[in-house]
Amino acid sequence: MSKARFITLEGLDGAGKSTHLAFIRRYLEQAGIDTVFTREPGGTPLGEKLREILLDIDTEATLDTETLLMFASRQELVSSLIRPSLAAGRWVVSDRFTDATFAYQGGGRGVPAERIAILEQWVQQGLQPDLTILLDVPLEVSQARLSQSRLPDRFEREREDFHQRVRQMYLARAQANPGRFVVIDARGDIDAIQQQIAAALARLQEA
Ligand SMILES: Nc1ncnc2c1ncn2[C@@H]1O[C@H](COP(=O)(O)OP(=O)(O)O)[C@@H](O)[C@H]1O
Ligand SMILES: Cc1cn([C@H]2C[C@H](O)[C@@H](COP(=O)(O)OP(=O)(O)O)O2)c(=O)[nH]c1=O
Repeated sequence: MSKARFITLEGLDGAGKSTHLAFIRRYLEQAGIDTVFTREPGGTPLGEKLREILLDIDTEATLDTETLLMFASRQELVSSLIRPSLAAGRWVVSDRFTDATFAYQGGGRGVPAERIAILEQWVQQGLQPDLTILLDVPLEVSQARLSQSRLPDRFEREREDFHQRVRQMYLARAQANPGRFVVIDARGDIDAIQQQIAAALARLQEA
């Protein structure tokens, strides 16, 4: 029995996270791995309330307040779900985690990375994902997908240059952390993308 693993899924809105999460769920289920699925912001009763506030287009918050609320949700998730699950031998898969704060609040909004890193240390105390799957698509692709699906939330309605900076920050973080990240070109054929995800999961099982 391999040790419990912590996996995060990242990417621009519309990159395909929900689509591929369903695949990850099936894969781990078939592999007989007991897994907890969660999301950020959210994943706990308090976190889901904070999510509502953070995604509400009528919310006005300064950059630091927005960042602190992301980490408040994360603190609750780490201490009440992620750590206990991993300690009990269950794998954890989170739809977004701290890389999203570096990308959206850091890259997108301009909060200095050093400030985010202080909160990361405060909340995570060294806890990091074992694997981060970054679904990378150019903005034209993510925007075209989103426009067909739903009403934009407070982040999705940001301007194009915001999302370009988010994407660049994700790619920069992947480059800086090659041992943890797998970057997947998420433009094309869904089966081909899922083969790459399956390969990353298989490597993690063997590690
Ligand atoms: N590789 C792909 N090719 C074509 N359409 C896709 C692909 N991946 C996702 N989609 C579609 O794009 C839309 C957004 O995908 P979704 O999984 O909801 O993205 P996210 O959760 O990252 O916002 C959905 O309608 C989905 O069916
Ligand atoms: C976790 C996290 C999310 N976000 C943003 C990115 C997304 O636009 C939004 C969460 O939405 P998302 O996870 O994409 O949910 P859905 O697929 O239902 O739209 O929150 C941040 O800005 N910072 C963070 O730290």
